[in-house]
Amino acid sequence: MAPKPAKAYDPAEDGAQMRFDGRMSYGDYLGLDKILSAQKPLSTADDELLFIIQHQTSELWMKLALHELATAKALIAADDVQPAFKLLARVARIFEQLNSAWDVLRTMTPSDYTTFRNALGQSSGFQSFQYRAIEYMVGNKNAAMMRPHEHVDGVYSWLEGIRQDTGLYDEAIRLLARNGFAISEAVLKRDVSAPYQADESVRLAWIEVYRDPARHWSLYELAEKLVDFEDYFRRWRFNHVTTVERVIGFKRGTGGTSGVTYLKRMLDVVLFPELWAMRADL
Ligand code: HEM
Ligand SMILES: N[C@@H](CC(=O)c1ccccc1NC=O)C(=O)O
Repeated sequence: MAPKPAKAYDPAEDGAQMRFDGRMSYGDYLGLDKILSAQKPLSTADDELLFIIQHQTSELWMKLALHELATAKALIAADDVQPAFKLLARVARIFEQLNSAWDVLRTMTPSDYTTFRNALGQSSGFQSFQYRAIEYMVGNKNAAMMRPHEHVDGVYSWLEGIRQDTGLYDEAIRLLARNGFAISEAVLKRDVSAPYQADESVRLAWIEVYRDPARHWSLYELAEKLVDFEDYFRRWRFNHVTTVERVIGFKRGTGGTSGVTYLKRMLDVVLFPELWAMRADL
């Protein structure tokens, strides 16, 4: 005689909630109806869904990075550095996550991409306002990058507010000054909406910190968190330009820039110049 089929496991017998009429469910809490209906491919190309989801997930992680960076900056300004370290470590890990995500996109070949690239029109990552907000918040200030956002009122004023505010590095330098380091007035009173210029007094302060970590442990830890962040951010830029070269070569970008040539130029950006320069003096 054939054995009786085993009874399928029913999680309800373990007390699992199976009915959600009138109560908040997983999908309600996470707004999945909105998130999962926001993928609208413009072509029939198989790879367009990958392209859309790759960008949408990146934007979600960038949203979290901005949230944590803003809090970290405020904590440093309030001399509450320990909780800021935790957040800066998290932001570096977010970038590590974004860096790994390139491996998924890299499975898209030039042949795949050309099947839907035309559908993208003139849209481009160059117009990512969250990406620009991260750049501004960590100190890469460039007013010219505001222009693609002029046509969106709410976004423009939000981004302009971040551009006009102190960057993460400005706050670190002010912290050095509050801890008794002789930081030049020119740096402390600088126009924070302008690109940061490396300064000798800041370099000397970091040298002092690194020569005696035990005495300046919090500042030393902050410096290493900043370098760690910039390290991961550089890797993101490098992964991006390499993927772009692999997929479109030296074609002009849909956003109108020279493409790979423009992106390679961005690899030269240094966010925390003295923190890199002073390593040669230790
Ligand atoms: C096959 C995939 C991709 C290609 C071919 C590509 C291509 C490009 C190109 C050519 C530019 C220069 C601006 C332009 O003229 O369009 C650019 C900029 C940009 N892309 Fe991508 N991209 C890709 C994937 C991504 C992904 C996954 C993201 C993640 C959000 C992203 C975010 C950005 C950002 C933020 C910029 C502005 C960079 C800056 O101004 O420094 N891109 N991309
Ligand atoms: N700039 C890309 C297009 C592109 O990658 C893109 C287009 C729309 C939305 C996001 C994009 N990703 C990053 O730039 C290109 O020139 O092919």
